[in-house]
Amino acid sequence: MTDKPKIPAIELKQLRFFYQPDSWQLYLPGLRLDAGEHLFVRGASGSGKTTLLNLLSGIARPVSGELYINGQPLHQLSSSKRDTLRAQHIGVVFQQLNLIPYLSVLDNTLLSAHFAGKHQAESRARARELLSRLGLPATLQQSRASALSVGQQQRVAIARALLPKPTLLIADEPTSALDTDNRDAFMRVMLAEADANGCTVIFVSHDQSLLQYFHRQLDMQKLAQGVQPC
Ligand SMILES: Nc1ncnc2c1ncn2[C@@H]1O[C@H](COP(=O)(O)OP(=O)(O)OP(=O)(O)O)[C@@H](O)[C@H]1O
Repeated sequence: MTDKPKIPAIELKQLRFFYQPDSWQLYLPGLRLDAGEHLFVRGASGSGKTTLLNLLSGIARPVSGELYINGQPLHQLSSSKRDTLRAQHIGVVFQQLNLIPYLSVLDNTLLSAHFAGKHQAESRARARELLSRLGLPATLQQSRASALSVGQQQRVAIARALLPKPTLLIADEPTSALDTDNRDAFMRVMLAEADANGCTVIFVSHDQSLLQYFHRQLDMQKLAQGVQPC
């Protein structure tokens, strides 16, 4: 008996994207990542890291080529189907964090579970626990998001992304405002959660010291030449 071939967490083929036809273009010959892998993405400013994350999370749609997430053809899905796939399977931490300023830390965290259709009471207990592990104690969990420092907001954003146990976690410079201790705690919680749930991680950062936490690394300029992560 032969084993069934494993479905990659991410597979892209001859992917092309531009914002306007006559401006900057991204062309990626190919990339394949197995489920549970943790990938560190680096590259010069403007090389297309955020654009790649927007494509992988279905926020942007390729102009041509193929893009599969857990075997689902993202390039063929409508905008609303991509939104559903993202809500149910993909955790995203944007550079801008996108917290709702007038909601509490806890309610901001719970939003992802709400959109993923998860049970609210269980999610609330898990959200409190995740926030505590990230160094945001119970008193702070009731504060409005607008009252937090950027570093505290980054920790809320990762808690929100992890809460529904996504199969893919995508994070764009999520530790840029953290001091060393909080940054290390952030990395430990994020990767322990990812490992516990078999979650694939794509993490963009300019901070080379974080490379030690990842299985593989990827340079955007090299990826555009067809070189695979190492
Ligand atoms: N909404 C947009 N409309 C038009 N061009 C854009 C848009 N967003 C990004 N670009 C352009 O696309 C290119 C890639 O940008 P992107 O943000 O993906 O790079 P990056 O590698 O993430 O950069 P950084 O490290 O500075 O965050 C840049 O030339 C940028 O000017």
